[in-house]
Amino acid sequence: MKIGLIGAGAIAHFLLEEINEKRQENLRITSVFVRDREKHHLLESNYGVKLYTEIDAFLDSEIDIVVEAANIEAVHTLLPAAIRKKDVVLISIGALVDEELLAELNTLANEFNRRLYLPSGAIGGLDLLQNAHVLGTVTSVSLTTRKPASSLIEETIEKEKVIFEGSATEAIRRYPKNMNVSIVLALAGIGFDETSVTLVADPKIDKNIHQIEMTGDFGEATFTIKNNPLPANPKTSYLAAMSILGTLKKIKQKLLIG
Ligand SMILES: NC(=O)C1=CN([C@@H]2O[C@H](COP(=O)(O)OP(=O)(O)OC[C@H]3O[C@@H](n4cnc5c(N)ncnc54)[C@H](OP(=O)(O)O)[C@@H]3O)[C@@H](O)[C@H]2O)C=CC1
Ligand SMILES: O=C([O-])CC(=O)C(=O)O
Repeated sequence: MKIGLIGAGAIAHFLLEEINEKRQENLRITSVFVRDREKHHLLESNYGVKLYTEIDAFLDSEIDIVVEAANIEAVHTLLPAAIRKKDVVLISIGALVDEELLAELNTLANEFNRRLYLPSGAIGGLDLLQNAHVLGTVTSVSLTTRKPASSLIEETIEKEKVIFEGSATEAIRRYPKNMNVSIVLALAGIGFDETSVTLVADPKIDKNIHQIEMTGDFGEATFTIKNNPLPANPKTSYLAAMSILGTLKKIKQKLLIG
């Protein structure tokens, strides 16, 4: 499968290293869409990719699938064009809190017979949540995220501090680079306004910790994920990058688990 990558940051570098440098069977990144060719020109010689700054040329290049690893704004501006032409894996899932955009992408995916893949990112338990909510009987979902204080706030603090409490809708609006997980959780479960989020800045941790609690007719479930950060961008967890690779590998699998 030939992959076109949007973005050239921490997650993109992880994918270029794992797929093009270390090799993954049947996967190859061939095209990379960037907004600044000069800044990223070394990618061409380092990873054997071709850089694009024009979205149509990128989408018309010889790729089978697009992987977005940029930001929420890029999803707004680029994804409607992308989904018309290719299947898309999207990691800046926070963009989908915009219900108009979500509906537009859904309509286009149907019209052009494309798929939109949303990896589980830095969390897990989405399979359980979707099954538990298949009859609409999950009654509460909450997420408590703790990140190193230095990756969330400017001030120096001695003790942990709750910096946000509210809905997933508000969480992604206030913390667009840190709360994508709340939106995938809301999409898998009971919705943006009903999914409760607490964000804690903790000066004593070096991991991105997500604790998820759900209740419903199925019973109760609790998940805690203690993520190592990606060194190139400590706001981003290593697992988030790995989840894209996991999604890409599953696309061609005949045995599907979960
Ligand atoms: N769903 C989840 O669980 C998670 C999602 N994420 C999200 O994944 C995304 C990528 O994360 P990460 O790699 O750590 O971020 P980085 O900040 O390291 O990299 C972002 C990259 O996107 C590029 N970019 C931004 N806008 C555009 C655009 N319009 N066109 C092309 N490229 C663009 C930037 O370009 P330039 O180099 O020119 O600045 C940069 O190279 C983020 O939105 C992040 O919030 C992260 C963790 C978990
Ligand atoms: O990587 C993480 O731990 C979570 C994150 O940044 C996000 O969801 O935006």
